[in-house]
Amino acid sequence: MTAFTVALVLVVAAAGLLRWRRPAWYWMTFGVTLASLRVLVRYASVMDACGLTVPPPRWRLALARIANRPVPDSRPPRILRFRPTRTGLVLRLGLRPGQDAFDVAAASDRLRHSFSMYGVTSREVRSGVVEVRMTGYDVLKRVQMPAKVDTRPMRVPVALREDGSVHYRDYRAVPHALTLGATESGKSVYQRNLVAGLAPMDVALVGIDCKQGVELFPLARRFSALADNPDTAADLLDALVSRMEGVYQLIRAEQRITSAVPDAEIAADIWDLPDDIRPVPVVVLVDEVAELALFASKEEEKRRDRIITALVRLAQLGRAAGIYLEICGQRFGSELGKGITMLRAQLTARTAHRVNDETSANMAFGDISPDAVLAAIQIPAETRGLAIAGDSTGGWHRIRAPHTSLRQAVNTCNRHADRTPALPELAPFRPELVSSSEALVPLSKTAPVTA
Ligand SMILES: Nc1ncnc2c1ncn2[C@@H]1O[C@H](COP(=O)(O)OP(=O)(O)OP(=O)(O)O)[C@@H](O)[C@H]1O
Repeated sequence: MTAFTVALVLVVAAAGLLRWRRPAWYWMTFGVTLASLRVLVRYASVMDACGLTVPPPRWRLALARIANRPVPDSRPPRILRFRPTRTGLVLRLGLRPGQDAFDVAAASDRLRHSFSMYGVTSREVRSGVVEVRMTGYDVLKRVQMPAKVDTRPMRVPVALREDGSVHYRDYRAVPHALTLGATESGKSVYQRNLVAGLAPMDVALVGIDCKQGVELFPLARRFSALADNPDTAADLLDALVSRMEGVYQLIRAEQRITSAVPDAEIAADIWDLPDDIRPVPVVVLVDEVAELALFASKEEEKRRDRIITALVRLAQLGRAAGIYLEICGQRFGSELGKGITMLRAQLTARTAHRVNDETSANMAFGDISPDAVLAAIQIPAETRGLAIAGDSTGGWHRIRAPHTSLRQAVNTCNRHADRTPALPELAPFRPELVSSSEALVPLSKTAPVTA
């Protein structure tokens, strides 16, 4: 190593020590080593200062008294695991008798200051064990997904959480989702990430894009069915309900065979069926859902009722048939008419981008977590794409999807176009692909698209 390299290394390390700037590159080069040392050296004293120690047991005090030794120190939680990561540190702590996970959660802000970290969060792993995640810099400022993510069928790594972990959209664990946000808050980018994540998987994508198709039609090569207006959407949703009924018949037929065999698994959903007969799962993406629920005439009101009834049926029964809903909109409350709150109750995964008022935040989290409502209102307007993701357990996280441009999403969809399954029930809605010279044809029921 030359003298120049040594000098450069020392200057950069000193810059970090003096806290001039601590961006991602600094963290990955020096920050992680310095922070690890800092946490290990200061651990006992910081835990004591943050009120996370317990007095020594009586037998140790008695022993010290008998042996005429100094009184033993209070004990911090045991470090069970210490893991430096790409964005910070992860500690597994074994709690001492009398401590609980809430104590650590309540002290997280004090720990953050004491260890000079950007963020500290904690969660209970199991009884007596707490995981503390520390981040060295603002990981949501410029989102970089880790190169290695835990890939499983129907589980999409869609965003990064503020604690540096990956936020997955797991369709098998949480089948249906609602994504809300004001205009220009980042809903479409989030949805684009979902489509790009689903594209390489064995899944059929169905899109209803009431913004005249501007968001989803460019991705048409990877979509098995698309609708760009409420009339087509109503027919498409009816076709999906028929498909769902067909899949239920298939599951029942399979149950008749296996129920006679004493120890065999009995199919309860498509994932219990043998691979060769399992129908392909379907993800239905609806952009700007309010457009489907608005009406101006009697005719449109009938169409609206048909659409909402089909959506409610899919939300209630679709999971076992492998049909998952991903609904996106600016607002989604009772003001949109009957059936909406019933539908919302079935959409377990909730994501709220920046909203303009508390009522909109309440539409996402009012029925599950008041803290999440507050966090959603506090999202700054300038940080587009920042969102609060929660579920019906009341747990929530601050997340941000990587900035995927429409071009990048189109390229991903085109690359995986050969994976687009042809679903016979949805054949009339399959987008027609035409060359760019023929593209200026008005959008119709089977709209031509280009990408
Ligand atoms: N995760 C992100 N990271 C960085 N920038 C983002 C992110 N998400 C959105 N943006 C920026 O915000 C702009 C608006 O995003 P997007 O089009 O997704 O908003 P929207 O909520 O769908 O708006 P509308 O409802 O008006 O269509 C994008 O052009 C992009 O530049």
